[in-house]
Amino acid sequence: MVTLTVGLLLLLLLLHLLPLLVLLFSHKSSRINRRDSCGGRVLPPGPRPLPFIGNLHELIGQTIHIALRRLSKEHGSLMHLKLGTTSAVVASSAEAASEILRAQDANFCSRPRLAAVTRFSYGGLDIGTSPFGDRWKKLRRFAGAKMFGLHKVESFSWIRFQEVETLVSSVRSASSQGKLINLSEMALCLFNNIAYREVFSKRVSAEGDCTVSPHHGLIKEVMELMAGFNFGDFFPSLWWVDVLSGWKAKLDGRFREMDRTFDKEIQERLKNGLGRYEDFLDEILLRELEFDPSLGFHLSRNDVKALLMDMFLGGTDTSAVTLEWGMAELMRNPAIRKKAQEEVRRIAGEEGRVEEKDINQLHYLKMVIKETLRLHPPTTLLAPHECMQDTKLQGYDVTAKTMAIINAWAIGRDPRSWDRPEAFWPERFEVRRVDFRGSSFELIPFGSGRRICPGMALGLAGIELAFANILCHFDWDLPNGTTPEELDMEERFGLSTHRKKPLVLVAAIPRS
Ligand code: HEM
Repeated sequence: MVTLTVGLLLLLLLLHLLPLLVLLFSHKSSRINRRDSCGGRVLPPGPRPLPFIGNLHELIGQTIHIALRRLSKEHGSLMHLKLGTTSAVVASSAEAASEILRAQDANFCSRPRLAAVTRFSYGGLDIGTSPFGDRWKKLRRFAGAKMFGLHKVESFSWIRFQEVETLVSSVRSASSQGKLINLSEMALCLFNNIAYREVFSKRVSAEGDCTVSPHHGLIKEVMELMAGFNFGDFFPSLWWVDVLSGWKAKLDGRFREMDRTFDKEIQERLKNGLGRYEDFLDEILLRELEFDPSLGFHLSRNDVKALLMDMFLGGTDTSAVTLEWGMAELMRNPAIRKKAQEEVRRIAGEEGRVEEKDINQLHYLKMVIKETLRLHPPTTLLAPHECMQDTKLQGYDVTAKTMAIINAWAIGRDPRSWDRPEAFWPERFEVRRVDFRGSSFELIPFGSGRRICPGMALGLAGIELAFANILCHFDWDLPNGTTPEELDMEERFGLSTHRKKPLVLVAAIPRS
């Protein structure tokens, strides 16, 4: 207790001294190459770290990808930061990202162990947070075959079709009652139901409804906890501050809630009998009961739940955020909206709706989605990578265990790579054949290299179908006389970056 109190006092003292330390050191912050504390190594340039907290004061309380871009403008597109006791390199240009994710991918394809993601992944047992190694490779290959592969994506097409129909009928019903449409809520509800059906063969919402997801609060808080700051990650000796501050209790509470959700589904499935649904839950529970030589190891119950967490979180929020930002950009750009809508309605023809077989004809809509992912990559900083062995990046020394942060958001807006980088301008892709599948480093919303998102095709299939149909079925407008220029585009940071304010719109059913 005494140690706790002394520690707390020290911390309070330090926080009080912080403004003074910032004053003393910040004016000296310059673009210099620095030597690390062992003296020998030359680190990439970066702001001068303060004693104890390093550069954390430059980030805390700010939208981190924006703060990192500001720093990179001063210190360079490969920058070194000290975050408490953790060393990090930050890539803010296509060139720097390519160096980490292509040239040195084999060395940077592990993950740091951060408290919140470790908790939610049952100790790093899932695909997304597993360190690089044989186990991760086997899990990724297995999930590729059972969930992400192209034949699986196609086999889920009837689920996407039905869920998008439900979304359209929910919008129609609200619109005919004169209600405003909270598209942010509905998008989350749509992708939550799609992911749930793909994994558990059941919806989360009431039959025929796609308004509010019952998991909304849980998903939001888990994503915020995973991206937020806690002391233990950056000052291991101050782990107890996370206990005193209530952060740990909140983490445990949300973890238990998520765990209960999975337990309930697992128990129900075991009671009803395995093998009837042939969905992802069946596939992984069978591998808990029986050894599968192609997987190469028995799944434990925690392995099963960690994989459920990947599908539950990975597949929902990222897709919802893309639809949310895409529609927000179209509301700010009525001419682009009109052009996209005309294309969609022309392809829909007499059937009055877009089906997956039509999607490849929607060239303009695909450019709209690409432009959305350029300006609003859902996970602005990808997922953190970790360097496995001492190496050199662009001639600078980087030591093992350094965290690599790729600012995909800043790269997508980098004027060295893009004309009119802040403008929403889908036509840029008519001449610029840049793709987002991991080989053009100017555009990496799904990452690149060994850790590239395995759910890309699955996510895109749902986004394209939903986007096409909401444009096809409704004429959209901003409420209460808001003009396109007045639409608030502020971001709320989380593992996926949502709009700060939900996107609330008027949907009118066009007269035929
Ligand atoms: C618009 C949709 C999506 C976006 C923008 C997106 C983006 C990303 C990004 C940026 C990463 C990290 C890449 C890196 O570390 O360099 C990632 C990893 C991952 N994503 Fe996605 N994702 C999407 C959809 C999905 C879907 C639908 C699923 C599953 C149902 C999924 C599952 C995963 C998994 C399991 C990983 C971890 C991969 C690994 O560490 O090996 N994602 N995603």
